[in-house]
Amino acid sequence: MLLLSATPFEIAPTVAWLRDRAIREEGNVLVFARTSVEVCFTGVGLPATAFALGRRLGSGPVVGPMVQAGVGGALDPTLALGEVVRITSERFADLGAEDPAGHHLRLSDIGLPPGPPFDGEEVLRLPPGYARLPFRECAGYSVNRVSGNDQSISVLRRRLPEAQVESMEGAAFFYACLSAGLEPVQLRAISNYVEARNRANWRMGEAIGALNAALQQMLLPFTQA
Ligand SMILES: O=C(O)c1cccc(C(=O)CC[C@H]2O[C@@H](n3cnc4c(=O)[nH]cnc43)[C@H](O)[C@@H]2O)c1
Repeated sequence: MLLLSATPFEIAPTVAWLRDRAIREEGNVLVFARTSVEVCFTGVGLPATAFALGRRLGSGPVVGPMVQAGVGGALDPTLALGEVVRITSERFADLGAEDPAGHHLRLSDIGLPPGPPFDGEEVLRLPPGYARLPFRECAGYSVNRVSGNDQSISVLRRRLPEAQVESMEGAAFFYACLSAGLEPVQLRAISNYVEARNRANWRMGEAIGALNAALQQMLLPFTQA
């Protein structure tokens, strides 16, 4: 398994928990009786994630699932702060062009349809028959700049009515996994709502606690003999 996070901070409790249970460590790989868990911190954002994954997948095969874990912002108000969700689709929210009126044009609108692993709507989707996990399934979207302005958030809601969870890395993870024929498992714990920027409303501690509890529940069978 390859376990990825943008920052060490987001999955530190799980890395400590895995290290306590591992038979041995080989660099960033924790070895268990039946499997191993390779831990990789990609850095924050789409370019850093794309580079880290390109380098890792180019250097040799990954044994077992690809898991990306982190916090995220909820555009969907029915999501609770601290809720852990699985992202089942992703898109690069601002990939394309802007017209003179400020409207977004997709790649296909400007004669550059991206092709697989994107679908015709320029969405990156899990393949049919993917493994079900005990988390609410949500549509993700990824940005380079965290949304924090009421007007741009309204535009985003109108343009992407299905979008539920915002992150800064998810689409790069989906793109790399799907391009390599691997199933992406992306877990996000909701740390904040996508709203006019107000850092005081963020519940980072709660989200990280919930994320790590969920991760450990999911990883427990991998650590057992
Ligand atoms: O202080 C800020 O404005 C700020 C903005 C985004 C993230 C942070 C972090 O400290 C965490 C980095 C991590 O968080 C993900 N994240 C969490 N909420 C959102 C969001 O509403 N929109 C986009 N990304 C979000 C992101 O994937 C980063 O890796 C601080």
